[in-house]
Amino acid sequence: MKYFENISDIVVELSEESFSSVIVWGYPEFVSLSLLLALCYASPRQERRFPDDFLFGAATASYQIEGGWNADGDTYNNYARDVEMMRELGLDAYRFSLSWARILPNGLANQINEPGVEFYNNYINEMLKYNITPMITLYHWDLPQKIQDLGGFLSPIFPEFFEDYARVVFERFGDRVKHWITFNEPREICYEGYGSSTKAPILNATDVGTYMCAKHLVLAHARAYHAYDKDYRSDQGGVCGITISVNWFGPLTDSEEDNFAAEIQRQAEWGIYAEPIFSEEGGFPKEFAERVAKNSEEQGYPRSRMPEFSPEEIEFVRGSADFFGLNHYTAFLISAAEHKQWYPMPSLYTDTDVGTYRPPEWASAASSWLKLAPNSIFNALTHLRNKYNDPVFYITENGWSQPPGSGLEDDDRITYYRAALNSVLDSLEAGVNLKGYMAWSLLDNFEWMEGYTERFGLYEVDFESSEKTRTPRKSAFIYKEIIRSRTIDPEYEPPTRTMWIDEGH
Ligand SMILES: C[C@H]1O[C@@H](Oc2ccc([N+](=O)[O-])cc2)[C@H](O)[C@@H](O)[C@H]1O
Repeated sequence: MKYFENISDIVVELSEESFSSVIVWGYPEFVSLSLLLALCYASPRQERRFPDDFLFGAATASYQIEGGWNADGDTYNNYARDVEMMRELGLDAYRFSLSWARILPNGLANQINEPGVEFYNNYINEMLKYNITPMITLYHWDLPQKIQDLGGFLSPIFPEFFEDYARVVFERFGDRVKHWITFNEPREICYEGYGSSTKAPILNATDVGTYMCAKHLVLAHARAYHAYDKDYRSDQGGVCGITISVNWFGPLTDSEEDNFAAEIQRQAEWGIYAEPIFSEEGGFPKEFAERVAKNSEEQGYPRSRMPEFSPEEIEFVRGSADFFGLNHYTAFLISAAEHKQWYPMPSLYTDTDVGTYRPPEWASAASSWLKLAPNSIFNALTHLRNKYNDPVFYITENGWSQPPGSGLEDDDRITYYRAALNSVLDSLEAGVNLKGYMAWSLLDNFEWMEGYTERFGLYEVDFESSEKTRTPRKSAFIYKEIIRSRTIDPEYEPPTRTMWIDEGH
């Protein structure tokens, strides 16, 4: 038995749990309230639902799934089966990337590879035939060799090359494709490619490489965005954004020092890409830029290792996105003094100079960096919403890895997806303008430096078989049911492991 002094307390209690009896003392509303309570008690607790127009999808990237690098080769030969899998799952949307070099073999827009264009046309048309919304990433880490030879992301001319490529793509596919993402994960392109040497082009320039790349990448994004806005949007009616990897970085303790350390880490990890585009002021994030400038001076550099944007560049980049795409996987707790690691000096992480920590109770995936952190999607999204004035968001990647040979009973992955999607529901209930969620990944694929040793697929791929056979894991059945019902039933068990295509898809 529970006693309440205020009616508002009862409303709060009602929204939080169903309960068997309430007694209100001294209120004339007692009779109507009793009726309301009887109704609530008679019906089961209101389920939390995803909106009907929320886009549920899955994501992949060209280099990780296509094969056929020298052909006119894998998904390249199997795209109809991949679309069939999207239909089996009942996906609303599918995020995939284009191979720049398959469309422009030497990277420049003077020579178009028509069979490559035709492949993507067929792929897009097959999705549209079944009402699956294509969401296309222009660049997901596969740079044409010639563009790299010309300096890659360190060249100030890079933004022009990227705009030329983007125009070809808008021209050829924009009549049917309405969701464009310029770049996948600037941090991984710039820090891992030009800082830590853990991704192509493995260029060791730890002191300045990341920051130079960041500036050129952001300018290239803005050029593509403005090209779309000015010359294609009125006819094609689509939207253009960017996908930034946003893990959550919260303070290890409530101290002012740890809170400031977490803010510096957020600015270094994703602020240097998000702030120029989404903030009101534009340019690189102030506190981190000041820190890099101070460190540079102390290290004897004649100017800051982080370049500046001119006032014209700031204006050009500011506001250049219709939505904020975020790839979200995990979280880290940040300390001003504890848990510090060694990094080459000078580099982005000697500039942040913070410690990172994850409690041992956070479950671990096959990927060393991936742990299940509580409610990290909610933390990241509500923070970004407040910081950047309520933009439209899409979660463009989120998923869990297992080692090869783990089989089809992927209960860890199911736990991860249910936790993530509950955090999505928390975010929606808090009013975050989140329009969709793309699971990473539709199928097992080539995981960059880790090759085939980490498996992220809702579908298992038998890489030994000549057909590269795809088989749905248990998580595929769970995801299918979430999409169908628009709810998360923590008890749901698929009655069979036979995949089927629902009528109308
Ligand atoms: C598994 C997918 O990972 C994406 O990239 C990263 C890289 C680093 C982190 N991190 O938290 O440190 C998260 C995701 C990538 O976009 C995709 O292609 C997959 O490889």
